[in-house]
Amino acid sequence: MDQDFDELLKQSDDYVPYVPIDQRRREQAERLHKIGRSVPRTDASDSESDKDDASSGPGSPRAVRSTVPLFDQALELRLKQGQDGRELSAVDKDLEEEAEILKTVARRKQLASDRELAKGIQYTEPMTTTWRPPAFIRDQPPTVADAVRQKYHILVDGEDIPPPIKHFRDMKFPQAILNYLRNKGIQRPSPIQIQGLPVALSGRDMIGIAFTGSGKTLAFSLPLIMLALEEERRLPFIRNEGPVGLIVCPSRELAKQTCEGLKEMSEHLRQAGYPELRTVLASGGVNLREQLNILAHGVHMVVATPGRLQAMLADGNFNLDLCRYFCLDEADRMVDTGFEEVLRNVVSYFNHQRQTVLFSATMPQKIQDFARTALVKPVVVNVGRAGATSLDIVQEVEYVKKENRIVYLLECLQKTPPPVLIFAESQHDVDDIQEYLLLKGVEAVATHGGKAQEEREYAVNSFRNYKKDVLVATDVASKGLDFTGIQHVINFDMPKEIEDYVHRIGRTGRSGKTGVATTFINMSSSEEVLLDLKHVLIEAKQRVPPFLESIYDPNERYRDLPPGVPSATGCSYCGGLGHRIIACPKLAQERRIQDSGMRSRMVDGGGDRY
Ligand SMILES: Nc1ncnc2c1ncn2[C@@H]1O[C@H](COP(=O)(O)OP(=O)(O)OP(=O)(O)O)[C@@H](O)[C@H]1O
Repeated sequence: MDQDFDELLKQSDDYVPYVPIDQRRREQAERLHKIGRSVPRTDASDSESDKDDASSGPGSPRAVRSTVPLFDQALELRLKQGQDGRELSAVDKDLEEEAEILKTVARRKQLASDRELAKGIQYTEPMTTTWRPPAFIRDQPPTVADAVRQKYHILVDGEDIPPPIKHFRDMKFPQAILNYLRNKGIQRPSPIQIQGLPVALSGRDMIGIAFTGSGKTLAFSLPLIMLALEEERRLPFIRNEGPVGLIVCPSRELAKQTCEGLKEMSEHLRQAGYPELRTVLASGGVNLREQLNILAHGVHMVVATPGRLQAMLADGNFNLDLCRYFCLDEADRMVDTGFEEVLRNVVSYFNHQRQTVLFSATMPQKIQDFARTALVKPVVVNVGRAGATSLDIVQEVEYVKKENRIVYLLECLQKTPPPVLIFAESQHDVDDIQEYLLLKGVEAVATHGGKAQEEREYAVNSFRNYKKDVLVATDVASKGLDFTGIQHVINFDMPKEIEDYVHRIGRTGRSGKTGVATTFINMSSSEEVLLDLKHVLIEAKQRVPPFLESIYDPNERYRDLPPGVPSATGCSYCGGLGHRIIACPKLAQERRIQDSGMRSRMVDGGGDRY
């Protein structure tokens, strides 16, 4: 399948004249101008330049600059000299320009409660819990903690970071929880759990970043179970009280999976004589009456998707008066799909401080900026680069012409035994692929946001229980869903953003097992995302096919920057390795979504619903 990129380009029926990347960048930069235009000015230098601009005549360059603050600043940066009088190098200027763009975008989005902002409430000290690391660990010199982190490739950032703990029993979980873990075949904590659990159990706000399939769910579920247990034992929850903790997930399927994990743990505790802990699933497609019934008895934990959560809070089905633990799983995905506004609204239902934890495999700087106002002295726990793929996945990328893909799928399915997961961008393609596979006698099911809830559940459950060999899905199934033993993930198309690629292929190669991922690319994939892909493959020491190798990388000059420079590794906005923020497809896409008003439609339940 490997051929030279130029040759393939000429052969392709979808051939369109080549537009040089510099020209495309310029066009993209123009689109980004528009984003800058809608950003309110806040700082003094902005108002100064307003004054200057007012004195310029219409049509002069200064008049143009007055309506385009972002690039006005960027232009000035380009022209100005360094503060010490030295001429800034081209790379220095670009970095300053990028920092300005990022700052401007970050100002637009912050996870902050309007009520708290309005009242000027700012929490300065982290929450505390009664949990403490065992004395023998507390007494160890910091060099021991550093050595553990080094051994497990754990990077941390923040103040007074709790020490990593290498065994579940030293984390003081009840025996019933240790038994639950053992029954699941979980013997020792994974790196994100070694450091993430002590941080979250201590009550600290946290940002947890680790590979797909590395056990993040337990890292935020176990601390919630412990908190709920403690609160229930202190004072039992009665009618309409609770929850004490809230987990928000980007999809119904993921919310259900997380909720079931919490329920299983609660059941183990109950059977061992601990009090009952109740969990409600507040997501679309769930029987509301049943959930209201549980809520009426008092509830300890709620797992929710953003839309349904907002509606239930607005309807007063429950409140967050007692809620002390707020977790955003796959936080960046929720922001990407337009739920910032909903999340901001949810935060405004808290009327006191809470512990906030964010987890994902991809956590670009923009999400950390989004959450910063809501976090108090957060600890960042990072296992591997955010956005890097799991090293347990063999990644294969093949050039397949658009019209040949569906037939080639059959051949590709022979690579491994089932279960196999196939991803496609559009609901229409998902339906076509399923139909074709069924015709060919393959036991395939399909799920996407356009299907009825029962169909979605049937597809996911029958695939999970090995009754069906192949699941065909849109990205709705790519985030966080944990299917055991997936052998092969096939990307029928390359997603528009590299983060989606990371999440999609991350359905295989989970919890230490290996897997294969095959991705079809063709001329309809953008050059930016192909460059991102190329660098992801290089980073994971995978084979780079010649047609990817041959794509010119205009960002080569940044690669020699010292490791400490944040943008040395690519786009400071989305984390992609193959482009800079100025050419970020995600930023451009967000602009398009804003323009088309798609966000409101998604929140209302349209599109690939969550
Ligand atoms: N310490 C552990 N040892 C072995 N297996 C584990 C451990 N922790 C979790 N697992 C198992 O690993 C699988 C993947 O875990 P999980 O779904 O939490 O991954 P994740 O990091 O959240 O992935 P994603 O980024 O895709 O959401 C699950 O089946 C889980 O039961």
